[in-house]
Amino acid sequence: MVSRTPLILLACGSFNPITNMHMRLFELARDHLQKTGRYQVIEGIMSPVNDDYRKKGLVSARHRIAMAKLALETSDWIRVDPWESEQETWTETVKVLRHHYNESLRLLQSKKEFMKNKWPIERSTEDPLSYEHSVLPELKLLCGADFLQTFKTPNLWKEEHIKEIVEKFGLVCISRAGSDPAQYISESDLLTQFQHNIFLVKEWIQNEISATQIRYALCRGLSVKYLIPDSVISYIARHNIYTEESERENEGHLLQPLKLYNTTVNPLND
Ligand SMILES: Nc1ncnc2c1ncn2[C@@H]1O[C@H](COP(=O)(O)OP(=O)(O)OP(=O)(O)O)[C@@H](O)[C@H]1O
Ligand SMILES: NC(=O)c1ccc[n+]([C@@H]2O[C@H](COP(=O)(O)O)[C@@H](O)[C@H]2O)c1
Ligand SMILES: [Zn+2]
Repeated sequence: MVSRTPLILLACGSFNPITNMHMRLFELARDHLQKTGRYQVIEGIMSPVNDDYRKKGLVSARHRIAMAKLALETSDWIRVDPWESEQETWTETVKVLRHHYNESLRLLQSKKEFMKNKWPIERSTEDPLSYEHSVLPELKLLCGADFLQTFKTPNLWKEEHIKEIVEKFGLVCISRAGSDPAQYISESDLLTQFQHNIFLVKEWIQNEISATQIRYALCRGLSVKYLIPDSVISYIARHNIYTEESERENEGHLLQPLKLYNTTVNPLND
């Protein structure tokens, strides 16, 4: 039997606030990848963006992380990771991928050490307890089709970063109304070159929840029940998070990548 490659899915975004659809992205992606017979999805990681990203209406990462943690309490395979939000400044997505990939290798190594110490006798490669010859995990970026579309926005992404994402890691892209990822890929030489590493997943039930629409509804006092988890609704009410004032956060500011890449001297290396 051919062994499946362990796969970790990483979703980067604002999650302002987390919605049921953000969690559905992971479920849809896992079903799709497992069905290929090539992968064993072992973990899902949600990485809320740093406050320094400067998106309009972005509330503090402290709240966005707390809400995501509450929402994911019922998942046994998806977790929130605060690393990106705890950095001094906004981190380019490829660097977030590199960080989590290195972390997964470190974890695998320490598991190997642990097994070696516990069972020092030589184990055969067939042995499920043998970590010695275990397959290296892969890490793929999970996103919605609108995210893929942002690759063509001038000064938002570095070409070499897009290349590293699709060549080294891979993308899992969930359909979203208003975006046509297949056409978008066919229009890009780079994405076409690496399309074997881009998995397009069709959502089988239309679920057009948008975090922006959730925030607008909350500001207008409308119900968002059954669109985001009850625990998140209670958290938002308790901390009075989304208000007309919070919507004005970062108003008039340029998104951090646009600001950084727009200068003639690029302050970010790699
Ligand atoms: N309804 C949806 N269908 C497919 N992908 C989605 C959907 N909602 C969010 N995503 C994806 O989730 C990731 C995080 O998105 P984000 O935090 O921007 O949420 P959002 O609902 O798009 O919020 P906003 O409306 O503020 O842009 C992105 O990759 C985005 O494409
Ligand atoms: N150059 C880059 O690495 C780059 C550019 C724009 C957005 N992003 C990321 O994409 C995500 C976009 O999130 P939103 O869809 O909520 O704006 C964020 O995680 C952000 O950090 C990365
Ligand atoms: Zn979005």
